[in-house]
Amino acid sequence: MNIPFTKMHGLGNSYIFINVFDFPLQENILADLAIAVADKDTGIGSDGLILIHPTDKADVGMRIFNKDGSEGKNCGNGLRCVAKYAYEHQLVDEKQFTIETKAGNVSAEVHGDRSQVKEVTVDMGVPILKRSEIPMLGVDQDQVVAEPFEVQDEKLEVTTVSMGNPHAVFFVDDINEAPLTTLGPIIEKDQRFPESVNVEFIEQVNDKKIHFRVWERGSGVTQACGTGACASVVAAILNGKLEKGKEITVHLAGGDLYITWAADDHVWMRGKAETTIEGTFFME
Ligand SMILES: N[C@@H](CCC[C@H](N)C(=O)O)C(=O)O
Repeated sequence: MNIPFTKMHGLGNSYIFINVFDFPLQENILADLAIAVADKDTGIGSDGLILIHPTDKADVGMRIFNKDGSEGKNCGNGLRCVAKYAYEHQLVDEKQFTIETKAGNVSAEVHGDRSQVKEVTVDMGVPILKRSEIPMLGVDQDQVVAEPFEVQDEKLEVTTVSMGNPHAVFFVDDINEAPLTTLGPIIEKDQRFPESVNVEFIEQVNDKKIHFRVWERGSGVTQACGTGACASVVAAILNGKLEKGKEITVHLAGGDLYITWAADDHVWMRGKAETTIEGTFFME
């Protein structure tokens, strides 16, 4: 099978995008296809696979598969890329439109013109804070904020936020010392998170900026995570470290994202989306 693809990234968080409007794919090959395209040696190399598909629930639909073939419900960097692709390829008429995800619909606005969208703003919706809806095991609570969390004899504090997908956020004094590759994979699979979890470490720089590193569920270390950046700003506000209603710069390994948790509880994300390769992937 010869599959046309576009490789795009948001701040180095890269995905192989397939336009399912033009090239329908069978459900039973999707997990294997994600693993195959993501492999840097035998495939293309990416953090996963994203399908841009027709839907009657929004202007365009997005499905995201991690590097290990598991399906995520949401992807912030993916949403900005889907918005760029949809507008540049005239899948939508207006600069503002809706995108369906497995976690619900979001609305996006592209900045630029048909020849090149450079930045995208997405209304990422209202974060989910209730413990059972993260989901996290234990006695249910409206919020899990700075809860003692012991792992591998390390005594940490966790704040959990779902942006349609689960995030466990930990504050560190120095981002360069964050236990990303040591504790990241262990926390991801910790039994307290029945659906596994994306793991974020953040260092507060000042009242307008945080440094951020992520170990993503199903993909490991990535350069950036849009939903993770949103979850981290919400977590920092819940911990009284940042103020609601102010735009926060989240400095990720791959660049900056601009996140606001607005007074109406919606989280707004603004940042770049870039196209790097178009080609054909050959799959037996
Ligand atoms: N990189 C993404 C999130 C991708 C899905 C995540 N790994 C999950 O399984 O929930 C982003 O930019 O948000």
